[in-house]
Amino acid sequence: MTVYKALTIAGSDSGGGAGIQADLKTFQELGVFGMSAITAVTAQNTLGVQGVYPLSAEAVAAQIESVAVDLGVDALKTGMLFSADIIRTVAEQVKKHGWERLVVDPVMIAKGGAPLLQEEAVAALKEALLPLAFVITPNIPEAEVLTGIAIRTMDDRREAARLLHRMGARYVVIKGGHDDDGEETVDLLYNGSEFSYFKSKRIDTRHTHGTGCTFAAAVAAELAKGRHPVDAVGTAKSFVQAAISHSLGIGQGHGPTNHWAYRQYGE
Ligand SMILES: Nc1ncnc2c1ncn2[C@@H]1O[C@H](COP(=O)(O)OP(=O)(O)O)[C@@H](O)[C@H]1O
Ligand SMILES: Cc1ncc(COP(=O)(O)OP(=O)(O)O)c(N)n1
Repeated sequence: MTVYKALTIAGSDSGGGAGIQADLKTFQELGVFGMSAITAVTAQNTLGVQGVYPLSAEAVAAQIESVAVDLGVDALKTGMLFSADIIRTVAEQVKKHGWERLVVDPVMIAKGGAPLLQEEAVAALKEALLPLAFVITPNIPEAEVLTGIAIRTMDDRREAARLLHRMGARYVVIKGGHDDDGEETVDLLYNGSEFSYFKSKRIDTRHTHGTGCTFAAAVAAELAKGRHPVDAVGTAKSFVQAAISHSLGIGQGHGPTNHWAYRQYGE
């Protein structure tokens, strides 16, 4: 039996809906062995983020190194990276180990508004990590920060995707969860020459905590199996749609999605 292995480099969400916890659940559900390097511990629940406790860049490098020298990595994803120091360390590790199937989810702010990336770290993200990304998965506000383009229309999104590709990402996905016009959510994918659109019915719910992490982790899991990025994004869209459709209704605020829904109910 071939065991496919994926590494997540991200923050811990004590509430279990986002971050490392969402990533490992998603890897497991998609039949991939999950490994982790934790960048920060957050005290977090469905009501918001109560505390952020970053680890040192050295501690992050040590975790990545331990995984790399023994288990091996078929694909990896980054989530909350918090500081420029951690970003540069992660970029060095990716280059050192020659990892190509890297999904960069440029996490900046939690849904409740808590910052998960220091403002001064955006430049490091653009310079050091973005050029290494096989797939980058910003939401609309993150794409605006990375490109400086105000995104109001699909044309704006296409322009931002072209720019992110020129900045070095091989495949650019600009997710549509924050575009709440219309009945559908549309995720746009650009491969440097053409655009694809992944559409699903917009679900009217407040239980969307961790959708971005879950989506990027599903892309990484599928890439770990050797799938083409376009197919990986298609599966990720279906996975997250099932997870939102069958959300669990737990917690008093923005609840988590249901990571076993795709396996249990299908798309
Ligand atoms: N209300 C919704 N109904 C259906 N899909 C959604 C909804 N909100 C987000 N999604 C999907 O969840 C994924 C994450 O989207 P988005 O909310 O843009 O990212 P983030 O969680 O990083 O802010 C995307 O695939 C998006 O299409
Ligand atoms: C530890 C941690 N990492 C990432 C996030 C953001 O996750 P995301 O999937 O973008 O979900 P929301 O915060 O938008 O619900 C997080 N909250 N915590």
